[in-house]
Amino acid sequence: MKKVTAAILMVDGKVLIARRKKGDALAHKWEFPGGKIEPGETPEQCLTREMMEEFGVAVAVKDFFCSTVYRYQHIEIELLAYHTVYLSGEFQLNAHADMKWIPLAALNDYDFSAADIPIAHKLRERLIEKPL
Ligand SMILES: Nc1nc2c([nH]c(=O)n2[C@H]2C[C@H](O)[C@@H](COP(=O)(O)OP(=O)(O)OP(=O)(O)O)O2)c(=O)[nH]1
Ligand SMILES: [Mg+2]
Repeated sequence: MKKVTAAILMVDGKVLIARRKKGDALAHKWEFPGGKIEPGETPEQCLTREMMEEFGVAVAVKDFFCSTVYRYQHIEIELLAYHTVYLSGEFQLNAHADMKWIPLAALNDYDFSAADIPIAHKLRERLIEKPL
């Protein structure tokens, strides 16, 4: 099983989501950005590397949020989601077709990769517990 990291990055009450490119595995699906953990890497190191590679931004990785396991046709993954904090850099789209900052209430409106759906639900629940 491949371990994959995903960033929950919030700025001004909105969360970052990114759309996978045409031709990629899970093309056109929305996701919390990140990627596969490489040998010898911690999840935190992986996530800071991926955010720099994919968007050209520096983030600090904070608390673990939750994980999901999902078996696709092409790969079985454990997706590890972490809260992250934006530090610096201008966002550029190096690896995705699109990116968006969305309110938590809008998480239901996007077609996420299957492994992300429980994570998106859990994030949205926070809204019910703590309305903005
Ligand atoms: N980054 C990321 N990948 C996800 C999410 N949900 C999900 O099912 N995946 C799947 C898609 C891929 O099959 C797998 C690995 O993600 P990835 O394609 O971003 O990996 P990577 O950045 O290391 O890219 P590559 O070197 O494999 O091209 O995890 C998610 O929220 N974020
Ligand atoms: Mg990636």
